[in-house]
Amino acid sequence: MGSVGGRKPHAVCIPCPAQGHINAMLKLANLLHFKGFHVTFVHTEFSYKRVANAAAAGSSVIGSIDGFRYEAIPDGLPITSDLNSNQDLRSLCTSIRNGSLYGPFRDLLERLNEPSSGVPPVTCIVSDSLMSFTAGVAKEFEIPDVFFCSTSACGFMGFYHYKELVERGIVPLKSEDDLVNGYLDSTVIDWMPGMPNMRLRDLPSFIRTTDPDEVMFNFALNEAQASHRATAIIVNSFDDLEGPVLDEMSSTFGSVYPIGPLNLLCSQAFGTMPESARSSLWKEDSACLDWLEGRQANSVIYVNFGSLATMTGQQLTEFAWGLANSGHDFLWIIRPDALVVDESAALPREFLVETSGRGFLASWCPQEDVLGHPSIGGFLTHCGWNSTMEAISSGVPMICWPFFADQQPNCRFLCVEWGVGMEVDDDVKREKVEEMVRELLAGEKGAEMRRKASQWKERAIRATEHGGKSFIKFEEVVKDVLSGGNVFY
Ligand SMILES: O=c1ccn([C@@H]2O[C@H](COP(=O)(O)OP(=O)(O)O[C@H]3O[C@H](CO)[C@@H](O)[C@H](O)[C@H]3O)[C@@H](O)[C@H]2O)c(=O)[nH]1
Repeated sequence: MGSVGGRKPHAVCIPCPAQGHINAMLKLANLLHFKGFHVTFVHTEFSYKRVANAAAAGSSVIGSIDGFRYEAIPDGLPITSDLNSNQDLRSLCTSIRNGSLYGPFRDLLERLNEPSSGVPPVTCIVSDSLMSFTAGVAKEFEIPDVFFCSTSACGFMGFYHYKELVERGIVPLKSEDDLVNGYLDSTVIDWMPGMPNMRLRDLPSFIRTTDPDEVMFNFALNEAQASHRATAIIVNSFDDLEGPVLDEMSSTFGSVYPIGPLNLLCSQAFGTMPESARSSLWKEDSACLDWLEGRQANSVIYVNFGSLATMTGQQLTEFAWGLANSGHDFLWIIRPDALVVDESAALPREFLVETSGRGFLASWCPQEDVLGHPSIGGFLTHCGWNSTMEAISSGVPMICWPFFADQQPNCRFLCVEWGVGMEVDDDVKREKVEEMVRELLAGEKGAEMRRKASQWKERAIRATEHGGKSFIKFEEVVKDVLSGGNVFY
């Protein structure tokens, strides 16, 4: 790779400090490094501390690689935060909206640009689309700021349409009753291009409020609109999967580059996923991979609700007995902190006895390896976008229990548009879980979903291999935008 005036281009990558956002941005940063960029990867102090702890336990890498450095800036969060409660998430969003990160981020760029810093001057910013304040910093330094959308295109456009939903008087909801009286199901939105027949319940969940000042609702509304400030937008999705929504994104924002699935683009570029692209906030338990070795192909249901979803003890119990009664083997990841939000959280002893030998419980796992294991026949998921992309990349069909944010539209598209998902009600019942697990692993519908899932896997591979649409889009965004127009290609 060449250089600008004898110096490497220098990308500063800043994710939103949450697991799902850090993972995807780290893959993108590794790809840019692979392309010859000097990379500075910016954590907030909160996430840096956690990644460093997990790295000490062998679950992440944060050491120094030539031309790839980590930095941390203050995030304004109380030191006790663990970002696993909705309260912490609200504090973080408030802190971002208040501009607390602007000064520290600008100071960092100034420091990096000093001749004594030992690194090339910063030539571009790649920022999470939820960190739009970076556009102001980019303007000060007169460099491009490419936003990275770590959600689906349908999730992103769902947030973008919040503004019009407000203008049309559809949200905020008129009354709390609308949350339970069927209003969310019966209200169909037919004017969102590329997103046919969405019910209100399929839109990103922050509309489920009567309060026009609700923090997450306003944060999502404002950040989505602020994406107009981006020089270009990179999306972790691919054209075959979300073509019509991506077209709409392009006509709304101009330069949009779908380069997903990033996990595949990354592993194809490097031959395998490099250690430097792994970043867990929790310690991974790899023993589950050994356990999977002893199982038959497509025989295990994998259960994982990601890094932020929470549930009540009752919901946990319903899932537990649904899994137990299905009679199938399962690998269930129960996050140690705050997966369960009330006191009655412990799994019943009878459940543990009943499922002994056919259930494996762990607190965090190497998910991409798990999903790629031939024993996994299905995935009970919260529909976080990384999990969705990773499952599609491995051809694994899903049972969907969307929790919040973009997970609702992801679920809708998985179940209705892509044919690889079936949805569990919010009000989860053990009989339904049992029925769905049986159907997915042993029924006709499950077989049909598995067939479709393997077609999506093929398309995802084609998109990211040499000459594929996502591969080409990545080359284009590097050349035309991030390197300032052919400067060093
Ligand atoms: O035991 C585990 C569980 C998860 N993961 C990884 O953690 C990430 C989880 O990301 P995701 O599936 O997207 O879920 P969240 O952590 O909930 O992600 C947040 O960020 C996503 C990207 O913006 C959004 O789509 C979600 O709604 C939002 O909750 C994935 O890469 C997983 O491979 C592991 O490695 N081990």
